[in-house]
Amino acid sequence: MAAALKATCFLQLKTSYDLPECRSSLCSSTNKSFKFKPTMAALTAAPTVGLSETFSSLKQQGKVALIPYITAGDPDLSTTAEVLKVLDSCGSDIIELGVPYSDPLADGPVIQAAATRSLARGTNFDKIIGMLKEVTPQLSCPVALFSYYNPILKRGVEKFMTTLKDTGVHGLVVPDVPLEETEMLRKEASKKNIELVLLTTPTTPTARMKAIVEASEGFVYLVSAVGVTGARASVSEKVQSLLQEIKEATSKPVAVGFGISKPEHVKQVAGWGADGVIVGSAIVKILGEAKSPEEGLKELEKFTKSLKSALL
Ligand SMILES: O=P(O)(O)OC[C@@H](O)[C@@H](O)c1c[nH]c2ccccc12
Repeated sequence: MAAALKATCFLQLKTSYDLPECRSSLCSSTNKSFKFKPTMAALTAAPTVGLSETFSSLKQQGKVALIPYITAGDPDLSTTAEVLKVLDSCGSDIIELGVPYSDPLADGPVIQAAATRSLARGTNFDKIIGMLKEVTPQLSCPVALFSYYNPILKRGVEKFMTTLKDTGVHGLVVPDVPLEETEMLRKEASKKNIELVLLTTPTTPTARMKAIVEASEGFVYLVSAVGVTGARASVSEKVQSLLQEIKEATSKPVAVGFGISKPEHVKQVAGWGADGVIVGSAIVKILGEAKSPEEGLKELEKFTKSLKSALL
């Protein structure tokens, strides 16, 4: 098992100069973890594929996507850069990277606090993009940026999408965009090959759910519980029937999020037929409570491996 896990956790950087595959395990099967500093050549990893392609390749392997969420800039942007690499090398299939926002209505206390800390440190969209330009070429999994709607409108939708494209971001999740405005957003996003992921909830009327899954790209985000984000003691059994209902309405992959915070939750939701499992608050909490960035990275490595092994 450890060997399988180690294999899963290898960060394989394909170079473009016929160098032998550069393998590093930031997520070693031992407890020690070390910072791998690839050579510049090794940094030119093969370009990552998008969200849909990621899901179809996982489906062919009979695998379920592990999708962590983190808040950019918490505790700081250089640690976020390391966190992205650790999550990637520990087997994450897509990473949701949240842009901290002053009014995160859909977020529970853990992610709200992370956004507050990050903003207090001076994190802003341009700094996040600067960090991502360095890091995305080193990742083997795609990044989906997570932003509330207002900052996108303020920057200008077309400019925002162009920036994402130039930064190597593949997906976008905007939890508070009204369905009526997604058409324009999706049009601008698809011009730049950015997949716009839409969310459906346990209280979304069937007709509206069908419109959402029809419009969603990359995958459909099924919010597992009413209310805001945050770890829950258990995942509602209702998710099983919700998944069935959505899968009758679309062949698109469906990933479940909200409240999932333990390997047993991950196993349960995957067993119900989810194509992906999203874990946010539990990860953000680990990073927020760590006494140092190094400690946070070590705890994150252990936790991510435990989630990944629940999917193997
Ligand atoms: O934190 P949780 O309960 O694990 O849920 C995932 C969630 O954090 C992430 O997908 C997310 C962060 N902010 C959001 C706002 C709305 C919907 C989803 C989100």
